[in-house]
Amino acid sequence: MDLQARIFVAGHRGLVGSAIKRTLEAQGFERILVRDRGELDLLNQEAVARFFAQEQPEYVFMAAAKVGGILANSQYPADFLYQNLVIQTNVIHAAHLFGVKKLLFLGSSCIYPKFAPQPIREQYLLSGELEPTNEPYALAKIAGIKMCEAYNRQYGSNFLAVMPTNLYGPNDNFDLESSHVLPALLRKFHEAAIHKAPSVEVWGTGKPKREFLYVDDLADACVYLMKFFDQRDTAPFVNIGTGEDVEIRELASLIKRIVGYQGEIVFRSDKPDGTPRKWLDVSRMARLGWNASTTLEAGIQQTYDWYRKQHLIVRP
Ligand SMILES: NC(=O)C1=CN([C@@H]2O[C@H](COP(=O)(O)OP(=O)(O)OC[C@H]3O[C@@H](n4cnc5c(N)ncnc54)[C@H](OP(=O)(O)O)[C@@H]3O)[C@@H](O)[C@H]2O)C=CC1
Ligand SMILES: C[C@H]1O[C@H](OP(=O)(O)OP(=O)(O)OC[C@H]2O[C@@H](n3cnc4c(=O)[nH]c(N)nc43)[C@H](O)[C@@H]2O)[C@@H](O)[C@@H](O)C1=O
Repeated sequence: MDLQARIFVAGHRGLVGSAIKRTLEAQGFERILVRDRGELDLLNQEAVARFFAQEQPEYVFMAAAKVGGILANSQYPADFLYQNLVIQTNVIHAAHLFGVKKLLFLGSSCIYPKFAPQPIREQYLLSGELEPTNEPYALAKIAGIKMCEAYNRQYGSNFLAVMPTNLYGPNDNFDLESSHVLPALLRKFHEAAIHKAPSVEVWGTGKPKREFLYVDDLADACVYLMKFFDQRDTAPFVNIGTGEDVEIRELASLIKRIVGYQGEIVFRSDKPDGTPRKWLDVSRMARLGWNASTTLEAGIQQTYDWYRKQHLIVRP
């Protein structure tokens, strides 16, 4: 991938797409193609094909998707299934039709069975039942992985797929209804500190474990794979994570300390826990020469600094 390559970052305003764009810019790539949803609705097959015909991207980072936390996934199963299937189908098929040299598809660790052995190896895909709260999203992602594999096999395409663990960082979604746990807790503790609220609610029992990867590390991994590997090296896809997970109650305590909140934590056990654990085996990625570098504490601190700057908020 030379510095003049035409690179389409789909979803460049989101958490992952914005980090990939930042990383490419920092590395000197000059021809990064972006379109926001108003300019190019990726649900529209014709518009996607027209865009590829006009712009002729050589590389595609597929970071556009319908994404949300445990509540949004449970409330809008049809949207998660339909939008993800259509968006990824349109982009992957257009990449094939218009001769894209390499495409990187973003999957997710939720593709693995709810009770997969831990740590989760890539080969555990389709070895058991999925977690019901995000089954529609996971099915769409599995279809995306299989689509990449099928195009590679039938047409000799060079489509990579990565399975990141739970992500966080600048440009995350901080909406309390639709966000993931980490941005939700940052906001909840921050607002509780400002308003001197006596307690903060954390959903579920606090016992599930999650692995959190800072999004700039993920972007670094994606660009690294795009530059140096092809689907034969990573086949059929690769996990990306830190190799360490924490209980939600530990995460809550850490965020409470970083924000400087003094009140209590209340666990709402009437809310869903979701998958008990999804700790990724990241040895395949390590063998490819890449490891995460940002600690959870440093990543949360950087995300919190970004959040306060965005909202022009001084420390509570
Ligand atoms: N966040 C996480 O913890 C994880 C994410 N991933 C994967 O990473 C990828 C990116 O996720 P993330 O960055 O968190 O998600 P975000 O919601 O932050 O970003 C998604 C992006 O996709 C765009 N988009 C959605 N629908 C359309 C559409 N119809 N047309 C054009 N653009 C569209 C959004 O545009 P707009 O700004 O207009 O809404 C947004 O820019 C996804 O594939 C996700 O599954 C994988 C594991 C964990
Ligand atoms: C990335 C991944 O993300 C999702 O799966 P998830 O990991 O279950 O997502 P989550 O971040 O929303 O929750 C993690 C844990 O945290 C608990 N929790 C506590 N308090 C809050 C809270 O305030 N908000 C949220 N959202 N969760 C909370 C919550 O109850 C759960 O036990 C899927 O979208 C899936 O499709 C996917 O790909």
